[in-house]
Amino acid sequence: MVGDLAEKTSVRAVLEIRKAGESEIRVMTKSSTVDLVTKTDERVEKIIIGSLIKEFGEGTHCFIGEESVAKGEPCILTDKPTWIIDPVDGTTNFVHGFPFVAVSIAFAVKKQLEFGVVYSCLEDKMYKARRGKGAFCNDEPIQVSDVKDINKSIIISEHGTDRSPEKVKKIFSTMQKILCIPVHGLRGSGTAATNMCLVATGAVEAFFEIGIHCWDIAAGAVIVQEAGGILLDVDGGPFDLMSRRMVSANNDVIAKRIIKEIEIFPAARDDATPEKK
Ligand SMILES: O=P(O)(O)OC(CO)CO
Ligand SMILES: [Mg+2]
Repeated sequence: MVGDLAEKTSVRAVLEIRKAGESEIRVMTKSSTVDLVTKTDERVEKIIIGSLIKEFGEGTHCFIGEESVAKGEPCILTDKPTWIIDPVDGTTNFVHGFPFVAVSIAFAVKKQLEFGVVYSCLEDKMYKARRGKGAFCNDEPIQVSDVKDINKSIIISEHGTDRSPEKVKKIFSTMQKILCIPVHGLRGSGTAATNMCLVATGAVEAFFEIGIHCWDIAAGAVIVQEAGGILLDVDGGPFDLMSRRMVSANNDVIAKRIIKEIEIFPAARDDATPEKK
């Protein structure tokens, strides 16, 4: 029921995004001049939350949505049934016509992720997973790659929207070290949700990032795990959805090898109090 609804809602969101992409896109900025948002992000989030409220009634479920949080709504994951939504993951891609843009909708109960759907709009691929029930792309089962040799891997990382020189230096130093292991290649689609689905299908072995948000990765987290992959913190500890740090990989051999090279820098938690952000 919840899964069907998430799928139906994601289809509606995708149609809205595709339509908006055909006309001129008005771009605004959020935390910095490279942190972009559009009216489409805001409208699609309203559509998604509106249709879920219509189905479940006001006050029964909680919502953590990228654009609602940007407007000051709380970003706290409680035990209540909670939808975690990124209406347009890959807003910069959307603005530039770079063809990877995804809708990401996840559902958690008692802080446990139960269901995730990532709809890659322009590729027309709907990835979905329910805890314990496997992961699918357009209804076909998907599986992570079985590569254990880091020298035979492709790794994804992104560089985010914080361009402070010391952070950028650490990000590129990490990328350089991983590239020179050497791995077959480094990639990045510009959307965390799609990156995680690429891990889930076995197209790449791992995706890691510091600075992503819970709405970027919540749905992808269920999909990666149900496709047989693993999630860890960038220091090798347990994955924490609100920490803004994540390694997703096909197995722990690849994950741990990458973790050895990651230069960690601070990122305020999604659920930090405003004064700590
Ligand atoms: O395009 P968005 O939703 O800002 O997300 C970015 C990372 O924060 C790409 O995943
Ligand atoms: Mg996003």
